[in-house]
Amino acid sequence: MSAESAQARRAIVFVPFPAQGHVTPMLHLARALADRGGVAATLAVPDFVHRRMMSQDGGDNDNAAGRVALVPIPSGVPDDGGDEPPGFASIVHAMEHHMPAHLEGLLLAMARAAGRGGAAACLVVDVLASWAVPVAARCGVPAVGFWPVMFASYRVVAAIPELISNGFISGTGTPLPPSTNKINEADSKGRKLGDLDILPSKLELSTADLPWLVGGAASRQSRFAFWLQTVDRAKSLDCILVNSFPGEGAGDADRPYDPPPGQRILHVGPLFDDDSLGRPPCRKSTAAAGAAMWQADPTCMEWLDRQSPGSVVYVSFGSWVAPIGPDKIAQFALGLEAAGRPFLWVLKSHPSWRAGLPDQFAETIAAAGRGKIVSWAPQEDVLRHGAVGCFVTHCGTNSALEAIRHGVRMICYPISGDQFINSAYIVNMWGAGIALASSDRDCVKDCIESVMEGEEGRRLQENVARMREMVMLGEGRSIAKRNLDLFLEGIIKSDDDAS
Ligand SMILES: O=c1ccn([C@@H]2O[C@H](COP(=O)(O)OP(=O)(O)O[C@H]3O[C@H](CO)[C@@H](O)[C@H](O)[C@H]3O)[C@@H](O)[C@H]2O)c(=O)[nH]1
Repeated sequence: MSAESAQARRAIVFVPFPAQGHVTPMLHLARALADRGGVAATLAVPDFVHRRMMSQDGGDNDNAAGRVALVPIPSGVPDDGGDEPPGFASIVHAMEHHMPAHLEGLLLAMARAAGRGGAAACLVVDVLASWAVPVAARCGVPAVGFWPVMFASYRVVAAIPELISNGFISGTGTPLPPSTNKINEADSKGRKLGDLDILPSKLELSTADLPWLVGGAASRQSRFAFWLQTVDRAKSLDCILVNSFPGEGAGDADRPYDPPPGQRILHVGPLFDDDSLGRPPCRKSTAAAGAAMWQADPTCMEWLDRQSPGSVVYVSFGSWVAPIGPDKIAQFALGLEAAGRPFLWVLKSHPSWRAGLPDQFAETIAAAGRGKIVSWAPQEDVLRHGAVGCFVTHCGTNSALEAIRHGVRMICYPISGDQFINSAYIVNMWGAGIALASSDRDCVKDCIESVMEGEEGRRLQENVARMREMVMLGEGRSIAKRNLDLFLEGIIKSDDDAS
């Protein structure tokens, strides 16, 4: 049997964490593998994600996932399909208590169909959806991890035991003050992670930037417990595919990572919906390529067409952060207006997001042709448009990588989770953006001015171009391609061994 026809029998099921920033890269991975080796790829998503994806694509399953079958897993999570996605707590509850039996049902049904070539050869599990790892074990299906964000974040959560034993955090994840009396400026923000040699000290990250420090004490503790469980389950994985590139641009400053014995870390990113991994481009624009959970405003592109090259400030805080509050929104609005440049601002239409906007702000700036506020934009199309001059971003991984892909310099305003780590890479390691120290009107205005004009702006533009070259065109691509091949070869071998 030829390698091609042998590969055609391999069914791989992909299980993402149910949030936009996770479903998108997992779908890109599924497509990359489906197109490469004739793999039969199935994306198993909770029912509420399935409904959202289908409703953005006219209900055509083939179109929705584009060469990847999309299967709904009952979740029991109520969802009105509106601006606000279901919250973290209800998602975690569904993942631990509701979805496992249904995924097990799917895998067993596939095994029963094995005679027709349907048994799953592998389950690719988002490491944050680690609930699926024991399901795979129960069904006798090999599980492989997928880490959708910067590997640096993985290193931080994998180092939780080290952070505890060195007195950086308590047993419940709370940052601890230094044991000496030498309180310096960095210590007042938290202890420096660089001191533990977890990440390069050039990043200037501290314990205040740890990814589970989201919301109040109860939320922080439950997120920390979630991470502990995640890290524990990840230990059993033989292989983790990482949606990032080796070294993450840290060069010599990057300390090599020692995985647990027997575990392989394969960098396969950044994954995009294009042909840069040797596959045909999706027939639709990326905005409609099937992963979106919200309808993109169709008027963004024609508005951009009317703007001068490089003049527009694009602002978006992604899909998975809480409203930043009326005071900050008010200041942002004033700062954007004061900067005197056209801006396109993605701001969910839910009142909790827009509270704080000055009266008639959206209408006034639109009428004057100075700006546009939409609740969801076709972001990749926006970033590749020549009118965009900079991106004010919350530093979600996908947004950061998309900005690099399209060569757009950034103004970094991290809000929660891994975004502080991403921001540190963008600003301190890659020099592809600057940090917005606060949302105050003058700070926003000054930052936009320094990025859009003068020496600083030119420096950022050059650095983004250098990163783009390295990540999108250089050695990073060939490593990603090679690692995808290695991964597929491993699946084929273990499937052959098992049969
Ligand atoms: O108007 C918009 C806004 C966003 N996007 C897309 O939505 C995705 C957003 O992803 P990301 O930038 O990663 O932000 P979040 O959705 O907020 O992502 C969550 O998940 C990411 C992956 O785990 C983390 O890095 C982030 O911190 C976390 O907030 C990107 O592909 C964008 O292109 C649109 O298409 N239109």
